[in-house]
Amino acid sequence: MANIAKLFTVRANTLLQAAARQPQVATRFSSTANNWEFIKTEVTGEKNNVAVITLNRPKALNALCNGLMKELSTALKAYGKDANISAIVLTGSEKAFAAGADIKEMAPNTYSQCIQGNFLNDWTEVARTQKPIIAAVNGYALGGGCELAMMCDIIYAGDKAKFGQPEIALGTIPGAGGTQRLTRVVGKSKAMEMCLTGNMINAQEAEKVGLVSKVIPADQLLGEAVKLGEKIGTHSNLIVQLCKEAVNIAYETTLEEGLKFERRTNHATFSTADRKEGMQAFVEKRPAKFTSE
Ligand SMILES: CCCCCCC/C=C/C(=O)SCCNC(=O)CCNC(=O)[C@H](O)C(C)(C)COP(=O)(O)OP(=O)(O)OC[C@H]1O[C@@H](n2cnc3c(N)ncnc32)[C@H](O)[C@@H]1OP(=O)(O)O
Repeated sequence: MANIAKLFTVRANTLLQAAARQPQVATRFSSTANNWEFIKTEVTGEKNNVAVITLNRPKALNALCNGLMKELSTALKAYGKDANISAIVLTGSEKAFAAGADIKEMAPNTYSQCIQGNFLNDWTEVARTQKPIIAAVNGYALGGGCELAMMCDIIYAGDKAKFGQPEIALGTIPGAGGTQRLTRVVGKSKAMEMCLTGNMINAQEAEKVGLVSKVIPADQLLGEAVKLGEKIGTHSNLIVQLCKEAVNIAYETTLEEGLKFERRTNHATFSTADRKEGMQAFVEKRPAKFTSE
């Protein structure tokens, strides 16, 4: 166990050093500056520190095709490196966050193509992003759409949102977390019910079972998600990144190891200027000025 604690300390310190090395100015993406085909991007918020990525394939209810997933990964990587961005909001249209993987595109796939091409392996950039990602879900979040939302850190739902894993009706099973992340979040019985029947649950039920953290009138959803991003952005980007990693570890390890990781990461924050500044600002009764150092 001592070795695990040591490993965690090294990982936390490496993370701190890597974050400190991030460039202060990186490419900024806006909806007009880029020639996206399947998404839109913009930077918003009072401090211009919240990125909004909108899935934009309305005719197919934002079905996730290869082209869309490539653009999404590119935008996420760019915002991930942009030191001015504190949080990312991922959203869709009023009718659909995403109605799943593109059935028409994947229908011809064969078993050997899936195995040899490692189908879906490149589709998980959302889960690898170190910055907080908020899913703002209106309308359908089905199959890969529900899985995409679950890869985000926080899900806000519009009051007409619907979540489901309907793959079973297509003769397949979820492939990007529908049997795993969903089960960890809502428990075995509800996950089994959703995956084995393909039935959808509405926003209110999704909140009740802990899949979403808040239900908001559809027309206010994006604004509230951006506000949440702005609130997160008032804190140190560096410490937010560490905190996100610590929460995520809870899904991947035992309680004992998770608690050790948390303790060591907490200790690591004491080597940062932002921890010093945060506590000093409290003592001096003034707002903290974080520098992510
Ligand atoms: C982030 C990682 C993701 C990894 C993915 C891992 C594996 C995932 C597998 C899947 O997701 S399988 C797909 C699961 N989803 C579904 O089964 C839902 C399919 N869609 C529907 O059931 C319905 O469209 C709806 C959502 C209930 C809406 O019904 P409505 O009658 O309102 O609209 P439609 O006329 O059906 O649709 C409009 C238009 O959109 C096309 N479309 C909808 N969903 C998809 C889809 N998943 N793939 C491709 N195209 C889709 C639909 O075909 C219509 O277009 P046209 O045919 O009229 O051109």
